[in-house]
Amino acid sequence: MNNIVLIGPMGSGKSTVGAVLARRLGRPHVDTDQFFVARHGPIREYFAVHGEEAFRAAEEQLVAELLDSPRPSVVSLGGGSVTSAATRELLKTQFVVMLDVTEAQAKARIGDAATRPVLTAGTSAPPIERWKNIYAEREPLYRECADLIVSAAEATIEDRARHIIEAMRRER
Ligand SMILES: Nc1ncnc2c1ncn2[C@@H]1O[C@H](COP(=O)(O)OP(=O)(O)OP(=O)(O)O)[C@@H](O)[C@H]1O
Ligand SMILES: O=C(O)C1=C[C@@H](O)[C@@H](O)[C@H](O)C1
Ligand SMILES: [Mg+2]
Repeated sequence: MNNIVLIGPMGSGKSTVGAVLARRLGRPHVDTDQFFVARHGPIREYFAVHGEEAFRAAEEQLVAELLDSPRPSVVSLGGGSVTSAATRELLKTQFVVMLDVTEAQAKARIGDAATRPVLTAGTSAPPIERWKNIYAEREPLYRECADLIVSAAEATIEDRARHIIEAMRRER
């Protein structure tokens, strides 16, 4: 059995829904951003010192290692992981779930975006402005990779986890 991999924009709930889903399924939860921080230190500092390109290369390497897990897990990917062609190729062998989110939901959830340097570096504009542009760029990639898309209307974290479990059971 493959991993369940959660993708989607910043603030869509990959980390929170992933934790609930893993608990319900009795699977390990792997959050690639957390592993990144454990290995390389805070993402904001990594961006400041090494730049985004180096971050993407390190992220791609880490994601490949984590998807190759010995136990089927729930894996929450960083929001930008799908920009890697190598990662998109690996996702073809996984059960991939896109969590969608409206602009208003994202705005409420990202707050001041303190840990999300892609939203704040080099701009004084509100983080949601960058979020909108990034989402527009990446939406086709999220959709292309997804086996299941959970719409923004599945409002609560529990609803979203339940929806994913039901869809997975139908697929089997
Ligand atoms: N369905 C939901 N309803 C209400 N709040 C939510 C929901 N999903 C997530 N949240 C809240 O939104 C915030 C962002 O969620 P989360 O960190 O899980 O997003 P993410 O997709 O992992 O983002 P990132 O790509 O930046 O890691 C958290 O504070 C979380 O509790
Ligand atoms: O969408 C992005 O580009 C990012 C999302 C986060 O999950 C982190 O992986 C990092 O802050 C970059
Ligand atoms: Mg997250």
